[in-house]
Amino acid sequence: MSGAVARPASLLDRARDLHDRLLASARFRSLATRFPLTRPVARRRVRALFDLCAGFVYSQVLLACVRLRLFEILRDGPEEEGRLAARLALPPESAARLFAAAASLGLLARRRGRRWGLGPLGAAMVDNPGVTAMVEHHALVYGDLADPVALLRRPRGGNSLSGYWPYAETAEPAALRPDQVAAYSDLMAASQPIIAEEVLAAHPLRRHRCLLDVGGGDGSFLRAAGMRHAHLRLMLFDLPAVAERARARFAAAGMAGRAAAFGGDFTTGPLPTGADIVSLVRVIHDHDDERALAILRAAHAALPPGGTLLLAEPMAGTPGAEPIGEAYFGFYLLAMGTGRARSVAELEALLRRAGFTAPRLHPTRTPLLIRVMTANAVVIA
Ligand SMILES: C[S@@+](CC[C@H](N)C(=O)[O-])C[C@H]1O[C@@H](n2cnc3c(N)ncnc32)[C@H](O)[C@@H]1O
Repeated sequence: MSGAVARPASLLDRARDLHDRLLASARFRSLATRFPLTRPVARRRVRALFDLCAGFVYSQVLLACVRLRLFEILRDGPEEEGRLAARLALPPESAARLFAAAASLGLLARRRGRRWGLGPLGAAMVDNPGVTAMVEHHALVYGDLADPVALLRRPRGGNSLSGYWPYAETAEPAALRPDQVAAYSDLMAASQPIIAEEVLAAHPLRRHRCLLDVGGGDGSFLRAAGMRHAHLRLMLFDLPAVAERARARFAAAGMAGRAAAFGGDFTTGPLPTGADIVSLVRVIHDHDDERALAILRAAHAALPPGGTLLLAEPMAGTPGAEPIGEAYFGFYLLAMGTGRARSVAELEALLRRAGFTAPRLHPTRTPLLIRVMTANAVVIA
């Protein structure tokens, strides 16, 4: 039994209860669709519910388009239906079914003369390796979510996703081999350009001199930061096998002279010092509170007094994007075995517990993808 004391329902709560009871009545729903004034609302609700039921089908239409490289084929212009079906090696009826389905979802658009071109969402998939890689990755995610009740009931971990992100479950992440970190590092690198653009626009680094990116993957974020700010020194910390990949990428980009990569475990060992700003991009949401706090404390210890912490990740309760934090990341990270998307208030509380002050949210262009907070290191007495 929880220790919470039940409070009497407010007027608003009682109005909501009545509203829920009405909606839960099949008779009321039927009346609402018949009555002209309530019909538009009733229709919108039916549509929203249908979309929830059909979400998996819609994403499989997208997966078919990605696997058939349909968006790349159409990037140079519309194509006649029969020729397109032949290029995809699909029977004409199946191809027509796919094209119509994709058009209904905004992925393709019907053109004159039985031709098909890109729809607005299909056009957004062109030259977008990050989303394309995520679409493929979701085959794994949906496997783990096939029985959601079993997922909720069993102890955390032991799923395909925890194997894909092996640091989530292992007691010795620093011992992970190069082949165990390759797939997730590539997936992260594919989506990093858009993330880096958002983060660097939200908190420009021109007044900083040295950036340490903790959990920095193959260094894609640092390379983007370094290209924008020629004066900036760059340091990366990640698991040894991942840091090795970053080192090779820095060398290939001609940045070896100004970028150093360090390998280790950020939950146990100290981080390199010397930076006046430490970034954690898409890192904290991977970890439960205790480990998240250990990482933030390590970042604090690595910074000089007054140094800046930059935390960037998708957050729970983002206005207009609630299902992304709560439903998508909620269930994704459940299957992965650790972590959760946190609200701004929860992150603020963690930052303060780790010794940071003045936590602040910076507006980003696409908050549903990434939000950015900064805080300052203070001396702990
Ligand atoms: C979700 S990825 C984010 C990578 C990168 N920051 C980005 O946004 O593309 C999390 C990163 O944290 C690293 N990581 C996880 N556990 C770690 C640990 N215990 N010590 C050091 N790095 C770790 C992973 O290797 C991975 O590169």
